[in-house]
Amino acid sequence: MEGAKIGYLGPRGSFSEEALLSFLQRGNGDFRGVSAEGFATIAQAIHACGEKRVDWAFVPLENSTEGQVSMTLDCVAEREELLIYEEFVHPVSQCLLTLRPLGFEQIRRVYSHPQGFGQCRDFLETHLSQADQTVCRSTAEAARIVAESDQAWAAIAPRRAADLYGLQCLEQGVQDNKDNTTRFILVGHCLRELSGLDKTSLFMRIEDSPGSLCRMLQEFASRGINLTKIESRPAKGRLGEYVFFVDVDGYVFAPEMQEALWALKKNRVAIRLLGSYPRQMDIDESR
Ligand SMILES: O=C(O)C(=O)C[C@]1(C(=O)O)C=C[C@@H](O)C=C1
Repeated sequence: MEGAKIGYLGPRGSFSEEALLSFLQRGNGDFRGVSAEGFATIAQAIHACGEKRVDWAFVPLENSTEGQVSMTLDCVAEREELLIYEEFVHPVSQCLLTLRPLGFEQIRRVYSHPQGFGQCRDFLETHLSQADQTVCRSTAEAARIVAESDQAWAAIAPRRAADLYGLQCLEQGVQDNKDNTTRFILVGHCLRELSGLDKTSLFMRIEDSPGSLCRMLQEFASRGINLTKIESRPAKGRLGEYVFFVDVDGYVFAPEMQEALWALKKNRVAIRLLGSYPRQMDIDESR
């Protein structure tokens, strides 16, 4: 992978960068010698990968408190040439950062990414209900804005952003759920080979008819294939039409998986493979 480039949501100091550095350090020998490029939005990072301006995109997919990152789901589904190659679960500790020491009651405005606000909802309601909230494209952008002003403003962002932008950390771990974690995915242009402990991610569009979702799930259940996630998103057509993001245990070319996928296709379910890759939980347990 020498010379390969990975796109992520920047600028430097974002959770995406923190998670990417940790992913690269964890002995993913495959990725030795790669460089990273920060993009202003998740969509830009994914489209840059689709257009081969970077080789990979490392993007957040879901958070244990706030749920799905819809920009990632939508863009990955849209770019048919991209496949998920790996997943990475990263702990997320949100911090309240300011330029100079302030009491909570002095803070007039808080900047963060929508995920940052969502993950700290109770903390903000309890301690900073007087402050306005301004949404930014990343928590690191929020930290940068606060660092460039002498107003009584704060950012909800990673500790690393305080060090990079010269901010004080008024309080660490301000997220409502102490076990707050975000699942990131690395997307690229190739299908991962079988590891033996795999999961498969699928994007599906089913008919709007009684029992169609139930029949779709039954094709997996009847073959002993474990469903680990199902997420719906609007189909972006008429109100009430949905598409589904489904994760199941097993590799895409396993015989029972192929049988299930053929049965679904016969039943007019439109399916796109989003990737087949090692399950991180199993990798962690086997270390
Ligand atoms: O804003 C950032 O720092 C990001 O990297 C984005 C993001 C996300 O979209 O989920 C990543 C991890 C955390 O859950 C909070 C924000």
